[in-house]
Amino acid sequence: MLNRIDLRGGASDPRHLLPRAQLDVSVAVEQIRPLVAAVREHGYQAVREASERFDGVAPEVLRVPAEVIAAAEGMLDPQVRAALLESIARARKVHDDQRRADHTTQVVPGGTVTERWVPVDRVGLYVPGGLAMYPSTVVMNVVPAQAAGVRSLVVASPPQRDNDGLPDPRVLAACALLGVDEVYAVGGAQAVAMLAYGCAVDATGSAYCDPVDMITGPGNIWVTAAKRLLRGVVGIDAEAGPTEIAILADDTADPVHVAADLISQAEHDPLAASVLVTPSVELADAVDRELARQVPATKHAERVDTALRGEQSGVVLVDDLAAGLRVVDAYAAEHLEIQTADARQWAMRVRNAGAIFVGAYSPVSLGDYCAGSNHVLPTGGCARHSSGLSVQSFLRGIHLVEYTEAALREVASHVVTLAGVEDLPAHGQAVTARFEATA
Ligand SMILES: NC(=O)c1ccc[n+]([C@@H]2O[C@H](COP(=O)([O-])OP(=O)(O)OC[C@H]3O[C@@H](n4cnc5c(N)ncnc54)[C@H](O)[C@@H]3O)[C@@H](O)[C@H]2O)c1
Ligand SMILES: N[C@H](CO)Cc1c[nH]c[nH+]1
Ligand SMILES: [Zn+2]
Repeated sequence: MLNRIDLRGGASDPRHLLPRAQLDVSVAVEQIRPLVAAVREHGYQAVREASERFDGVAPEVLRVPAEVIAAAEGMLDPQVRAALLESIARARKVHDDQRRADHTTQVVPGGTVTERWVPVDRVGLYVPGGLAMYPSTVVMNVVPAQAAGVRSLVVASPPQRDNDGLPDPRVLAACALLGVDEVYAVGGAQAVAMLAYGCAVDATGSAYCDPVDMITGPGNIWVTAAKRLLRGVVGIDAEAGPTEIAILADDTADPVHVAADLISQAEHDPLAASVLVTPSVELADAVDRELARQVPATKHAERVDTALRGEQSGVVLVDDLAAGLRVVDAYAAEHLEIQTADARQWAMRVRNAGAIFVGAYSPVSLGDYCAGSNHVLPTGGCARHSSGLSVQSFLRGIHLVEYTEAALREVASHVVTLAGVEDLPAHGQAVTARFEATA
């Protein structure tokens, strides 16, 4: 069922053999440019028009009232509540532990540089809500921001036709459990634009959503395009688009598990990518048989089938695991599972992946909900240069430079020399002026 790419014999460059889905974000950027400009110019009115057009529903009041958020929590199924609380507790444990401390380096006696980690002031967190609903993504956005100490947090999530134009009730309940009270029923590019530029008035004419300093969170191509377009107006995290899973496996892997894991991520989106990299033809055949058995039985069979048959998904046959490692490194998957003998040893050799899931009992869906790790991860090869969402994403390192008179005097001539080299003598003068005798 999966496309097969045979790299055995080591002939081809792995980078050209695993295309991503035909998602041209730069084309989408041009498509949403007028919408983003309209939101900037007309605010509320433009947001509503876009919601009506793309979501089929446009609530009059974009900000979800506090009592609606509280009621959503009140109506939460107890089992879902317990699962969300467990997810929050584990994520907090990991993220709180990862908060960086300020650090001072004494460069010379009397001269220090301190790196102060300062949280971003106001952050907009996008929670998707098109094909699936993501209360777990509320957790994954909010927990690191709170661990970083962000003072003002706002969540935006698409209005749902079947919930009177409000975001999904489980999304609202997750906000309540995390203490987030500023939530907007806005999705897509219009949400990103509204968060970036702010939105002056709503139907009642009252002051409304203040602009944020940074926007994080995953989304479809329109969300990604808007984030790319507005980078600079606001900070953004890595582009987190259609979900990807790559599995590096040998013949010790269980084909039932491998197939289930490939399906689990294909379920997100017809554009999701599911890739198996293996030196074992027997495993590849067995996984194909398993997919033929499991896919028709899965709830979102049509979506999964489209994703698995897409050119972005497939089995890559390699000579050995070392060659497989080169393939997965070139691919830089959002999620990489290692299902081999000595899985940890192979995992430690991986250079490029958003997150790595080691061994038979660490499936990606554990990380999606309850491992404690973050599930907002770089897609489309961005794992070559970017990390997933973390406490660090919400912190800025500000250098504090503190030199005494003696320490400055000691290095003054070097500053003057370098200023001269760059033909910027006033830079040198700003130092020497401090040591020249005044008349
Ligand atoms: N990488 C991660 O961490 C991560 C986590 C969760 C989900 N995801 C991915 O996020 C994506 C979520 O996508 P989704 O569609 O379900 O939800 P979404 O919220 O990202 O997109 C829905 C919005 O898209 C807008 N839209 C729809 N059609 C449009 C069009 N033609 N033009 C302009 N705007 C349009 C609508 O306004 C709607 O509100 C999936 O690809 C999923 O795999 C990634
Ligand atoms: N696998 C998705 C992208 O990392 C995250 C997610 C949320 N819910 C289920 N899965
Ligand atoms: Zn998932």
